[in-house]
Parts: sequence; structure tokens; C-alpha cells
Amino acid sequence: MKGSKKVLLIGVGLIGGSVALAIKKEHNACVIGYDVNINNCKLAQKLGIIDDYTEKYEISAENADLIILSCPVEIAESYLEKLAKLTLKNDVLITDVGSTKVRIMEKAEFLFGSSNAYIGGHPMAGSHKIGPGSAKAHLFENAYYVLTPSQNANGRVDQLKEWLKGTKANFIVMEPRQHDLVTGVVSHFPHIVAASLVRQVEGHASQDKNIQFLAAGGFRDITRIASSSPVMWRDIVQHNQSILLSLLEEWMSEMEDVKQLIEEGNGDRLFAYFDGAKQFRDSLPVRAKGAIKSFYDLYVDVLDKPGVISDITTILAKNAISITNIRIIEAREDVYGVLRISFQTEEDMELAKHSLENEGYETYISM
Ligand SMILES: NC(=O)c1ccc[n+]([C@@H]2O[C@H](COP(=O)([O-])OP(=O)(O)OC[C@H]3O[C@@H](n4cnc5c(N)ncnc54)[C@H](O)[C@@H]3O)[C@@H](O)[C@H]2O)c1
Ligand SMILES: O=C(O)C(=O)C[C@]1(C(=O)O)C=C[C@@H](O)C=C1
Repeated sequence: MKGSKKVLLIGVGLIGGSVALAIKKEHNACVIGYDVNINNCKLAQKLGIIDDYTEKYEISAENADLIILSCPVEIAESYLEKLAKLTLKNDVLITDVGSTKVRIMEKAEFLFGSSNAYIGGHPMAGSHKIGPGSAKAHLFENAYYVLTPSQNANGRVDQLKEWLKGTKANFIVMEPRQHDLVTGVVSHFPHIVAASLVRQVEGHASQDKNIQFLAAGGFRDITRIASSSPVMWRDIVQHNQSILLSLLEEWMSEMEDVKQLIEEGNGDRLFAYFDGAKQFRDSLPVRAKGAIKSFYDLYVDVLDKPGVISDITTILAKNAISITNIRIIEAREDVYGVLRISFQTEEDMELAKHSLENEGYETYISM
């Protein structure tokens, strides 16, 4: 019979779906999904991410050996209260994948602290995409996966690692407070900066439409993450409020220094500023060899005229390249548009790039 062990996934989206796929790769478990958006459950079942879904999570929770909270963090926190009122199995393990840990672990310690059930989690990899359609078993390969066991659950960390070994992530145990500070610095605050840059450009774009044409390479690189789920980021900022406010103070003081540098216009000092940033950026470790990108998107500049999409899909079909999605992401005024074409593998994306460029299309890959 399929899966003597039962897993309940609350929140069947990008991260929950990716964790579920990784679990199914290594365990013959039965994964049940629950989501307020029933379409996500239906799609996930079709894609083999979950075995079945439920519209009432309570019964599945009481039968589960492993419960994974993979919804936005404020919502995950509210499920802790709901789960604590149920009669769960004595040896149940409960984890989450949330991007913040202090608030979740405070509540988990309060509600489940007397048991050894709760181990917080946060896989430090993802994408700006949402939903189970973008889930990948290899999303977390070689990435760090932070675990924050509640005090009595230290002894069960290996058990959770065993459940999650299909992620091929590097597990690391951290204190929730240290986690929220570190992720505040390297993930949450940079997200705020990216969103604010986009808002600044949006303000200028209404004055001059050339802005949209020229907001290409560099701007796209630095702002990709601003396309992530606003619900997820709303919750993260609410959870990590005090750390983010203090990072914002630091940033404002850094910007004052930059303002002074620009006012002075001293070439040597400007060089030193950029060079210092370059040295540190270049010294950061890249995700270890073997890591696989989580999405393969190719952007194609196209003339906005009838037949252009069918021309592109015909070129791809002639070269036997399968696509997973195609979308016009910007209806630019005048004559140009941008098509975003998604592929399952890097090879397909590279082949498509080559084939389309041979036919005179301009393409670029956003990292
Ligand atoms: N996207 C990333 O890069 C990333 C990386 C690591 C961790 N995370 C964390 O993972 C969690 C999920 O994010 P995601 O990227 O998978 O987003 P997602 O939007 O793809 O998935 C979230 C899912 O939760 C569901 N959901 C919302 N409210 C719910 C409710 N009340 N009950 C049940 N389900 C509900 C949504 O319908 C959706 O299917 C978040 O806590 C986020 O902080 C995200
Ligand atoms: O690659 C992206 O799109 C991400 O933003 C992923 C990212 C990150 O900042 O690295 C975002 C939030 C998560 O908690 C973990 C990973």
C-alpha cells in the first residue's frame, strides 16, 4: 500500500511543493495537501507532488507522522494554534519552511514546548515564482537549510533531516534570533531595497516612457526578487519588524555617506567605495558545484505585431524544444514587447536562445 507514513502539507505552493517532491523521492510516504486555494491542490496532485488533498486538514493532521507548514509566516503562526487544539500522534514531527523564525519558535515553544514535536525550518533557496507549478525536487540542492529545534526537540533533528534528505540541502542548526538577524541582513532587507528601487523607477516611468526601454540588464538583475509574492513579503516584514527597522537606520546612514561621496566628487574615494563592494561581492561563495538553477526563463524582445508568437513557437517546435510557459510580460507602448519563455531544463533554454538568435531575435537570460 502507498505510504505507511503520512505527511500533511499545509500550503501547497512553491516551497511546500518542492519539499514534498524531495520527500517523495526518498520515502514511500503518502503526502496529503491542504490549501485555501483548492486549485493549487488539484494542480499539485496532477503533477505528482501530493497523493491526495483534503478540504479539512484536522483529520489528516491527527493521522500525520509529519506536518509541514508551508504557507506565509503569519498564517503558519496561526496554524500552530489550530494544531495545538487537535489530538496529534504522540510521535508527530511538526516543521515549517517560513522565512522568519523568532515569532514562530516563540509560539511553538509555548504551545508544543512540553513535547518534542516542533522543529522550525527554513530552506535558504527559492524563487520569485509562486505555486506548485514551479515546484522542483532539486530546488534546495546544495543550499543551506536552517533548522531551529524547540528545546525538547534537539534529539529529533536527525529524524527531520532523514525526512528531508531528498532536498540534498546542507542542514544547519541555528538560534531563531540569530537566524532572523542573518536573513534580515542578506535576504529581507535586500528585498525591501529591490522593491523600493522598482517603485522609484515606476515614479519616473510615468514622466518618460524611455525609462521602460532602458530598464534592462542591470536593473533587472538587481530587482528580480521584487517580482516575488507580495503576501509572503508582507508577512516576513511583519515578523521581522524590529530587525528591519534597525537595518533601515543603518542603510540610511550608509546613504548619507554615499551622498557625501557624490557631493565631494573625489575619484579616488569613489573608486575605493565601489572597489570595496566588488571585492566583498566577488569573495562570496557561490552555491556549490552541482547546484541547479530553479527556473530557466528566456526573455525575447519581439515586435508587437500579429503572428510573432506563432513564429517563435514554430522555431522552438522545429528544434524539438519543449516549453513549460510563455507569457507577454510587458506590453510596451510603441512597437516592442517582451516574451518570457520558461523551460524545464538549462539545455532547452540554451538551445532555444541559440535557435531564436539564429533567426534574428534578441534574447537575454535574467539571473
Ligand atoms: N519563495 C521563496 O523563495 C521562499 C524560500 C524559502 C522559504 N519561503 C517561505 O515558504 C513559505 C511559502 O512560500 P512560497 O514561496 O511557497 O509561496 P507560495 O505562494 O508558492 O505558496 C504558499 C501557499 O500557501 C497557501 N496558503 C495561503 N494561505 C493559506 C491558508 N490560510 N491555509 C492554507 N494554505 C494557505 C497559498 O494558497 C499557497 O499555495 C513562506 O512562509 C515563505 O516565507 C519562501
Ligand atoms: O531567489 C529568490 O527569489 C529569493 O528571494 C530567495 C530567498 C532569498 O532571499 O535568497 C528569499 C526568501 C527566502 O526566505 C529564501 C530565499
